[in-house]
Amino acid sequence: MGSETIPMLPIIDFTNLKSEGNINEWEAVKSQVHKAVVEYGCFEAKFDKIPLDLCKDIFASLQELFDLPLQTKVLNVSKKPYHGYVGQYPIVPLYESIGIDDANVYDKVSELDQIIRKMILESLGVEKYLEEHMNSSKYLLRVMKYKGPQTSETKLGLNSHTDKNIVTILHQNQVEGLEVLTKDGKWISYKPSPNSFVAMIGDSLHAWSNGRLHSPFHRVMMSGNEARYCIGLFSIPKEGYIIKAPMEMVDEEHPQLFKPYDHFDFLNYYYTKEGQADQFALTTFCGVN
Ligand SMILES: O=C(O)CCC(=O)C(=O)O
Ligand SMILES: [Fe+2]
Repeated sequence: MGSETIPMLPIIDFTNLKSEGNINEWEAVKSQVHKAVVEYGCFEAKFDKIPLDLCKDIFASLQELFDLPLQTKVLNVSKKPYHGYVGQYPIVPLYESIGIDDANVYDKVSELDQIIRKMILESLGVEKYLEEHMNSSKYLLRVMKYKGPQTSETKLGLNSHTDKNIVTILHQNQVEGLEVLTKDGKWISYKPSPNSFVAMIGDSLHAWSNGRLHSPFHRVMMSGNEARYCIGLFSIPKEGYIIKAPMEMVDEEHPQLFKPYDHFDFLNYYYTKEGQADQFALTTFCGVN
């Protein structure tokens, strides 16, 4: 019997990154980020700038929010898909989420998003596009609840998908459930801790990097009685911005994978019946063949 190692997400420590003044630390963390987003498209970030008491308060308020009557929660509507209340889906009955558009997001979480994206662009050698990249994006904050299935079986909390946005940062309570698929087809279970965040590459950064960065499939599997609460900060391309891999990302070894596209046009396809059933929706929508 061989001792199979349990696959784990890379863990990257951002807590010693006091300022960019410390070049060595910045470079060291940057190279770990690069390796992680190329290999896994995802990593666990240790980040201690958010006081633990605040997190506790936030999760307590989330519980109150989701405890509101359904007819109150559905009042949070939005014309954009996935920006309002989402829930009561027969295939994922444990799942509910509420989107908060243009959220006045907690500065420290968006700071983490910006550090990660700056490191990514630098490590790809395309930092000259940093301003354009940052200015062409906005944030969506989405809060999620997954009920415990209350049985001994494990149940699907959220079906396997890739994120469609730029970078997703997730923070959750102590209840496990998130799983990320490796390139060689193994599911990694994420073990949460109070000062850990999950950072994940979405399809639009996969496309912008011309496939150099991986956008991983992930899902939520629930067991037990306790509810899982999760907060996601999604950086998203602005409407009207055309996502196109810079010329530095395209060469003989890396032929262009996707035609230039608008993220919201893509979402219009993704949220059709065909799009929802399509594991490789971006390739179908704008892949170069
Ligand atoms: O609840 C989670 O940890 C994952 C949520 C997720 O994948 C999503 O909202 O796109
Ligand atoms: Fe996701």
